Amino acid sequence: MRVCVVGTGYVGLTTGVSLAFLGHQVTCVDWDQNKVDMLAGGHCPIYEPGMDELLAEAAGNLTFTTSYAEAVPGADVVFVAVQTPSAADGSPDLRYLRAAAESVAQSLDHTFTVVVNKSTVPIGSGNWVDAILRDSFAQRTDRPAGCEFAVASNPEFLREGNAIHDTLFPDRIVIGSDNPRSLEVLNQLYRPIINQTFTAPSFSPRPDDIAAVPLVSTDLASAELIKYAANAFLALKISYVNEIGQLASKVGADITEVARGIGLDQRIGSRFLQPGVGWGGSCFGKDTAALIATAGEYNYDMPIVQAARDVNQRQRAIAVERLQDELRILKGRKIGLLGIAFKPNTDDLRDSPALDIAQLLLARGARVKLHDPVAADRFQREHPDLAPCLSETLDGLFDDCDAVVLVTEWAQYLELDWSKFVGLMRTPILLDGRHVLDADRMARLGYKYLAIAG
Ligand SMILES: NC(=O)c1ccc[n+]([C@@H]2O[C@H](COP(=O)([O-])OP(=O)(O)OC[C@H]3O[C@@H](n4cnc5c(N)ncnc54)[C@H](O)[C@@H]3O)[C@@H](O)[C@H]2O)c1
Ligand SMILES: O=c1ccn([C@@H]2O[C@H](COP(=O)(O)OP(=O)(O)O[C@H]3O[C@H](CO)[C@@H](O)[C@H](O)[C@H]3O)[C@@H](O)[C@H]2O)c(=O)[nH]1
Repeated sequence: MRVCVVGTGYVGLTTGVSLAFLGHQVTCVDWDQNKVDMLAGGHCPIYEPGMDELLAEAAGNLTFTTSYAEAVPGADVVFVAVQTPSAADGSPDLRYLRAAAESVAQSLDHTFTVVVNKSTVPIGSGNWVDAILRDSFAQRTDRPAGCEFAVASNPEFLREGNAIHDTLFPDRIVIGSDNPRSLEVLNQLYRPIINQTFTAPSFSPRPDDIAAVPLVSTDLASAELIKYAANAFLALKISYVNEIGQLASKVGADITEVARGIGLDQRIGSRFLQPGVGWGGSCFGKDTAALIATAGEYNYDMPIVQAARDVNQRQRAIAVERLQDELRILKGRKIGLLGIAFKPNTDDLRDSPALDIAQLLLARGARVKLHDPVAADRFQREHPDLAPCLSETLDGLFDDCDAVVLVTEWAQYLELDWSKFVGLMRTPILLDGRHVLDADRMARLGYKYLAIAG
């Protein structure tokens, strides 16, 4: 099939490259000339493991452009994968989606095109995009005869750092439309994934991947709500383990044992029960806020989702409290933060706990140093206010430090020669913000090991 993808960020790029790899003819359009130039030259503008290899494998079916007139005509499917960041009141800012829909409408010319919202968009956005498309199309003086289109929703569930795996081997595919023909087109498009009929030399299924991927084919509003409901559930699962973790500290229980003990109940499941400084990233914060904002439009409260957000924010403050309890005075102390990205294997800094923790420490008069193996350049570009706190080297971070906090569990940090750095510190306090280090080993190496929870 012929596919156009609007937006070459984490989602759009992964979608475009994966569909091209599966044999579809894909054109990706982005209004950012720099990104398009990089991608056209075979270089990936984001850090996403495996993306360079898949870009190379899919190159024959894939083009990049800034021109909708090159990308949209003839497409059977147009995916819209632009950003939908939070506005000040928590509701999603849909200006990028509106701009994309207006531009798509200017170039539609096919007998039947499905315009698919892949961005995470509030319930009702399908209808809204449909109205924008129809209005913009109606204003064209060059309207092609026989051109038809319909809107569908196809929410994306990929995790950054695992984007390609999650796209080729998803737990499910959700498509929603009030137009049956659109659902049929998307069903066809995704056949190779649903039936797992492709071979990908660079990517193999993992033991718990499923051989036939379930397809949830539903109405527009349900598909849109599935996305928010899934993210809110994952966010509250993490906040729940973090809330129990604080109680574990008080009663003298071990949260790692508690999480294992509850996760083995198959009704609960062991994933997303890793305690620590909590969730960050571009999705959980934004999407829980959007869900609450949508509910507000119906005069409905969502106290569970709100509590998940509050607990998550509190975890960041708890990291600082743990340091203050130990050091007594934070003013003038040098604190090193290991990891700036919101999780390992990505360079994404959006809503990263490290940024909040750094700001909280600075506000209490501490001197802060941050290190990241991948996101350092991006950190300097996107956070010039904090840029002087960057430490290019681990020696520079540990040197004369009063405490170090593991904020992001990069493999490089887990495999660190910790014995080498302990001697550089003024006081060897190590706060494990992700509950991933071996407490006994760290104590043997001379660290005073602290965890976020008991
Ligand atoms: N990042 C994730 O892990 C993830 C996962 C699932 C869903 N989502 C959702 O997918 C959407 C995209 O997220 P992302 O992280 O890929 O965003 P992103 O910011 O990485 O990428 C968006 C891209 O769209 C381009 N763009 C914006 N408006 C445009 C327009 N009118 N015309 C052409 N290009 C335009 C931008 O230049 C940018 O390259 C969001 O709604 C997000 O909530 C993200
Ligand atoms: O047990 C856990 C699991 C995760 N996290 C943190 O939670 C955040 C989110 O992690 P993850 O879900 O792996 O990353 P994202 O790339 O943000 O992916 C989420 O958000 C995407 C955007 O909507 C969805 O597509 C994915 O399904 C959903 O997992 C990160 O800060 C993690 O450190 C924990 O603290 N404990």
